[in-house]
Amino acid sequence: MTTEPPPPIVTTDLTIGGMTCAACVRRVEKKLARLDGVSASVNLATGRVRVSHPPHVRHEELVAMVEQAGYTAALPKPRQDAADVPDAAHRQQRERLLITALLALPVLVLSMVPAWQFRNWQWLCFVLTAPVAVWGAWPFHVRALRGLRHSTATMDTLVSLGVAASFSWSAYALFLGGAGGPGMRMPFSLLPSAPDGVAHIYLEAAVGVPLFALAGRFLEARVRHGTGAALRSLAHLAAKEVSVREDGTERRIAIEELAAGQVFIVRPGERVATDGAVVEGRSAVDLSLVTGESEPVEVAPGSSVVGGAVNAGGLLLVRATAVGADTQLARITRLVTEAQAGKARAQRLADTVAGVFVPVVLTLAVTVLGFWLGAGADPQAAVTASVAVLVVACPCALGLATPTALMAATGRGAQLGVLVSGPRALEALRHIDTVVLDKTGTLTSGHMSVARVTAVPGGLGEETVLRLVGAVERGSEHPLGRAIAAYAERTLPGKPPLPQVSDFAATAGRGVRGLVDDRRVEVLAPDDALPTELAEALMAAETAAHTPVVVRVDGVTQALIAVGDVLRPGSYRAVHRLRRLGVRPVLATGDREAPARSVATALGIEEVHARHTPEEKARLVQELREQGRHVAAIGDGVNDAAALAGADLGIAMGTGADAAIGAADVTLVRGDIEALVDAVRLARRTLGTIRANLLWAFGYNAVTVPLAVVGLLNPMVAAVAMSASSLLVVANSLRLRAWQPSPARGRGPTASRKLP
Ligand SMILES: Nc1ncnc2c1ncn2[C@@H]1O[C@H](COP(=O)(O)OP(=O)(O)OP(=O)(O)O)[C@@H](O)[C@H]1O
Repeated sequence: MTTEPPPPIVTTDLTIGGMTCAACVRRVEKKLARLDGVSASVNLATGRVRVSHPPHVRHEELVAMVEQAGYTAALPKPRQDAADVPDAAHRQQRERLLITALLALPVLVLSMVPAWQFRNWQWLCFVLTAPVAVWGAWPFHVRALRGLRHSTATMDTLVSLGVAASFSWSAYALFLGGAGGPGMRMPFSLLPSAPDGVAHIYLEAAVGVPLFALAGRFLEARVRHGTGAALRSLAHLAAKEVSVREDGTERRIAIEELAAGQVFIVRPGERVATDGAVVEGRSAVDLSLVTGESEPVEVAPGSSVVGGAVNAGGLLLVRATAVGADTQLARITRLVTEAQAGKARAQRLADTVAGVFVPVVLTLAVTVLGFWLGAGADPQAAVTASVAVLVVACPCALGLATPTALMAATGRGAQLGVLVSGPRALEALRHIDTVVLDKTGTLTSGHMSVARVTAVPGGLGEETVLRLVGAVERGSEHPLGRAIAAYAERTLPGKPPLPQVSDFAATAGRGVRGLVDDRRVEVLAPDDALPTELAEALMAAETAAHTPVVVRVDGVTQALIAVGDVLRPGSYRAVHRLRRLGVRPVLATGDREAPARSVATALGIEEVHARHTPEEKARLVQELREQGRHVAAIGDGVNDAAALAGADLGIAMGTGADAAIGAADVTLVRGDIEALVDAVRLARRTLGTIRANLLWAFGYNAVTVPLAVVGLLNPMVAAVAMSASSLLVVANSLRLRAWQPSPARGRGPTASRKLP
């Protein structure tokens, strides 16, 4: 029997127009899911939907489905980031809000202060209210009608109905109910009341509801806009044109034409056009806009530079190593965008609740009206109660609770050099109680240097060995390899270039080998069978906490190289601060016991696992998880990728290998592990904010809806309460944008120190 392989699934992002609340989210998702094999996840905050679908489902079908649900849909424009709010729409929104506020304020004041109610004041209020109820609330009416055509009710339906009901009732009261008489005063109170025998006017509700709903929307857009600004500023860092040097002549070309391998020129003060390696010139480059690194970095031939960095000093010639979507800048931008497209579990809950909520509220409003009329109550009281229910129950706050907090937090994280891949990672980050730390390149700087080379007497000799080793290690991206290659290039007398290597192979966690000048060269961790001289050198290296590697040529051990490293500034503080947050540090390294212990002692880490292969590191993570711990693994190298992928949360050093970054949920852009402490604290704060927001939003409805049902809530008060609740939620989330990491970061008793 043969089984068909499952069809491949592709993802498409669409920008959706017209969504306003959690009920819309549910509607769009449900509609798309009706297509065979399609699932969708909407992010209200970014106004986008990510659709997973079989390749045969065309974009047009997806768009048509969304349009049937009453919204607009389009493929995102190239380079338009997820958080982009079109400026024109933003301006229009602000104008509508301002004019509505100008018209509404006198109405609100006159309605609430009976002492200022002059002769015929109610007619002035009516004239001011009419444009607000129609034009001010227009976006809500349009969306409510659109929903109605597809027999759906959203938050807009509630706002639109609330405005329409309070305005028409007021019109009735003024023209037919006796409220229009000259000199008529209306007392204002929390409870609905009116002078005997006169119908009450609710113009304050008719202006208050749209005013506050517009204000909520406007603020929400501001949050999006603010987070989008961080992304836009990254995008602006990308150069548009670049000067290339070909056959000794210089030519300016569009950045899109630049190919990897071409040499381009970076003049002082210019931005580096794309990632590359310096081939000529010395200078300092300023990376602060790309990675937040504040100190300029010295570069010389051989150094790598990142696109977007500013050349602060001399003229540089750079060979492009990556262009377009492969550059670090593009990767960072993508990470932030992705982060905002995901959706947290908490958000799904809110969506589900809101999807049920709106129909329930509508039914309730109608039932309340029917019940009060049926019970023989004054129509005035019946309408009041029904309008109050409609207005007070708008679940705006519920829809805003999670996305606003997540957006503010991911944006803030990006500013602090912590790229979180999505809300799921943010949630995991909050929970971690154990962190498995890699040594080389994570706790230590990874800028290793050769401390001593000991050659076997009677062997090939130090110089020959170094030439062979240097040649092989040039192919390695491992900090050990880079240190040894650099050392060989620097120290060999006469300096003929290092020979070529063939059959190069690197085994993560073990070492490298290759064929140089027809000799088989291996560089790897020392085993126990060493010639006496090397055994002594090994002991010396262990005492000095250096990392030893042995060199074998054609199977014969020829030398031992001791390589030293320094702790990263900040490692000590990071480990201690993590511990204070209740996170247990565990050191797992491929290196030997002595250097591992030395680092652990210097940092106060008790649990050390040395000589761990990449598989053993991954297994350790697995075991810790099986013990019920929430494990984060942090590393920089290819040898860490498995552990990172297997942990509850993988954290990569932004300065590390691509394999590590690819396997990670969180990237520390600056390669500063103190940023992890900030990230954990920010995540905990964010989830706290979300929880407070949801609690508030649910609690508020739980209290106010029953009050409105029994007729104890003035629609005006209901409007204020509903909007205040949204504003509170947005304001609470916005506080995350001002969140500060601990002020002493990066300082303290931890200048970079030599080991041990
Ligand atoms: N390019 C290389 N050249 C020489 N030896 C290497 C190389 N790569 C790995 N090794 C040997 O394998 C050992 C384990 O390497 P691995 O990358 O797993 O750990 P590490 O980098 O020393 O420490 P950590 O796990 O903390 O990053 C190293 O200590 C070294 O002895």
